[in-house]
Amino acid sequence: MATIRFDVLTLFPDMFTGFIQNSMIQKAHEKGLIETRIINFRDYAFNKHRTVDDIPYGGGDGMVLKPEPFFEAIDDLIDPNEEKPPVLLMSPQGERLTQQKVNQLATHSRLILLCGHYAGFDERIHQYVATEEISIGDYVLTGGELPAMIIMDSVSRQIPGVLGNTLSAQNDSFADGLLEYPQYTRPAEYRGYQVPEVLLSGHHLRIEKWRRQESLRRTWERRPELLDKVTLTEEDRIFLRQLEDQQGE
Ligand SMILES: Nc1nonc1C(=O)N[C@@H]1CC[C@H](O)C1
Repeated sequence: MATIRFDVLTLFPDMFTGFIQNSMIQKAHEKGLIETRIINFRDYAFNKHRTVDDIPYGGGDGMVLKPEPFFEAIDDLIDPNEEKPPVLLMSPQGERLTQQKVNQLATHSRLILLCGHYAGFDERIHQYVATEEISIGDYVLTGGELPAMIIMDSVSRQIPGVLGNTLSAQNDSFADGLLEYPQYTRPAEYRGYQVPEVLLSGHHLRIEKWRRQESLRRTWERRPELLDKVTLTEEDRIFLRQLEDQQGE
């Protein structure tokens, strides 16, 4: 029994082949931790020419995705006697995807993802098929497939056992609300560029302190607004005040 199943409705199933065959997702499949079903919603367009889009009522540019294929597909995918799983519509108008949202999505056993194209979806799909809308950012893409893969990738990382070292998901950027500390690996010196001494010291408490301070520094420098949402210790506050004082000098 997979821990989570992704059902994806798309016009371009082949876009997902390479993604699903990448290292992490494929291994998670093999371990039975995740399951994916990539469905072409054109298979649910039962009109004569199997059309899935049409011109917008009221005129205007672009084509709009018709409601029928999505309603038919969802009827086929969801047992009316079962609790309806989240049906996520990928759209720039949606809730911005954050790590917190990813973590919440990862608690479900099944997610259905709707990938649009063209000018978007008939409003009735938003209203009566989707349970929520997700945006991966304030820019417009040609389709919802990449946003769907971003959701599948980021949610899969949160499934226990998917990442080789479960700790790394906890230490990720945003895991504690801060940006991740700088990472180094061998060699200790390369072209005169040294790895910070503390990381070579084997002194775990000092390393932990250095990493926390570097997370705070990086967040303060690059995404200060995140600091308002983070639980800070008194030691954190003292360090941040030192950064402020140094900046003022
Ligand atoms: N940004 C985004 N976050 O999620 N989805 C998008 C996005 O641009 N979608 C496109 C809009 C028209 C077409 O339907 C696909």
